[in-house]
This record gives sequence, C-alpha cells and structure tokens, in this order.
Amino acid sequence: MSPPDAILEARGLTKEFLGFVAVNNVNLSVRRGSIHALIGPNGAGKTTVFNLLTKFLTPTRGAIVFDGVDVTAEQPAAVARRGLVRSFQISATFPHLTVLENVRVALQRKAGLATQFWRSDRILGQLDDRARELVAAVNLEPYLHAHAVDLSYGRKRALEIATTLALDPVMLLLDEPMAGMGHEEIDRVVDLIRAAAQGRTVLMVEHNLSVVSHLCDTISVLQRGEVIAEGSYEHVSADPRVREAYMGMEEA
Ligand SMILES: Nc1ncnc2c1ncn2[C@@H]1O[C@H](COP(=O)(O)OP(=O)(O)OP(=O)(O)O)[C@@H](O)[C@H]1O
Repeated sequence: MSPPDAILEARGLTKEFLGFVAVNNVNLSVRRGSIHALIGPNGAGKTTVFNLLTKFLTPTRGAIVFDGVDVTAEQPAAVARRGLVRSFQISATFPHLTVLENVRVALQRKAGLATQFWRSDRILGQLDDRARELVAAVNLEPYLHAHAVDLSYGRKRALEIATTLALDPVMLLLDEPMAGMGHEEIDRVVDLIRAAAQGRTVLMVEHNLSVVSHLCDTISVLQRGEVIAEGSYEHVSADPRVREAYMGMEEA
C-alpha cells in the first residue's frame, strides 16, 4: 500500500550491472509537495537511482509508482507526459537560440504533445506571452534576446528551469543542480528551485549539503546502493551510520 500522500515511490528497486549491484532493494517514498534530496558519497548509486526513476535505465528488479500508477514498464517520454520531468541536462537547451526562443520551443513541445494546434498564429501569440512570463519568473528578462550559449552557468540553469517549467511538470527531478556553481549563483538557483517547487514536488540529487540542509524537507542517504537513513536534515545528520559514511556532514 502507498502512503496516501506519496507521489513517487520506488519499491525494492534494484539495478545490477553485469552482476555488480549498484542499487540494492531501494524503497523511497516522496511526499507530494515536498523537496526531497538524495545524497550519499561518491559511487553510492544516486545517479543510477535517478536514471531508474526517470526511466533512462531499466531496473533489474522492483517497481516505480508515480501518482498511483505503476510506470516501471514505461518509456521516459511516457512518464514525462504524466508530469514526471527531469531537468538539468544542459543539452536540453539549444545554445544558438535566444532565451525567449528556447522557452517558446519548450512550450511548443508541450503543446505539440497534446495537440497540433500550436501552429496557428493565435496560439503562437499565446505561447509568446507565456514564454515571457516564464523568462520573467526565472529573472532572465534582461537576457530575453541573448543566445543561451552566451549565458553564465547559473543563468543557463535558470533557463533550464524555465524550459522545464514550460512543460508544466507535476514533479521535477533535478540532477546536481548546483554542480559547478559559485556561491552567488548557488543562492540564486536555491531561490529559483524554491519558487519552482510551489505547487509541485521536487526530487534532487545534490552534493552540496549546505544547500540540502536549507532547501530540502526530506533527505534519503544512500551508501553502497542502499538507503541507510531517511528524514529531516537534523535527523539524518545525527545518524552515526550517516556520519561515518558521509564524511563532511558537519560542514553544512
Ligand atoms: N553503466 C554502468 N556499468 C557498470 N557500473 C556502473 C554503471 N553505472 C554506474 N555503475 C557503478 O554503480 C555504482 C553507483 O554509481 P552511481 O553513478 O549511481 O553513483 P553516484 O552516487 O551517483 O556517484 P557520484 O556521486 O560519484 O556521481 C558505481 O560503483 C558505478 O561505478
């Protein structure tokens, strides 16, 4: 049975690579409306879990349930249509299109998934208004006509958030959103994620424990492919197994 407020669940999720067990019997329950982090030392299996949840990898065993539906056998595009959308793939934006054009293309994609009517001028005009709203929402208005390739790293991430929000996701999966960023950019992206999480659920793989402690409601700690602790930052950071597994916990 699912907890009534669980939006995404992994049940007994296992992934073996040629006999090597990268993810071992992982049970996860992500509460609707929460910001949930997946943390753990290098090689713990975070990226593999992330790729399993987004259907980029097929589990050896176990099930994935999204919004009450078993999606284990579905393709990535099918789960994306259900509203489970991954972001922070730099390739998801087109470097030589402008910020506005990138967001418009994402909106066209979304509209194209449901209907083909976006081709009409009236619908294209509506998409433009929505695109400008999304650009404003991630504070990229001054860069409306800048090419994506010319944006700073943090602003590229902001653009990715805008293109992801264009798909109107129910749940966002973010893979190391702060990777490669300086302090100021991190603060800006933390604010953006908090804003993007309004009315949605977020699951993120993140190395930066300070970010996790400030942003996330629930934290699952992976070690050698297994969940060793789960709960609030205070709860997991006090767990002796976590402290042992996760050197540097005390830095946050
Ligand atoms: N395609 C693959 N083939 C074989 N082994 C793999 C494959 N992908 C991952 N692994 C192994 O599975 C284990 C978990 O890797 P994974 O990338 O999921 O860890 P991670 O927690 O994301 O690590 P990091 O923090 O370093 O990104 C590692 O030992 C890795 O070498």
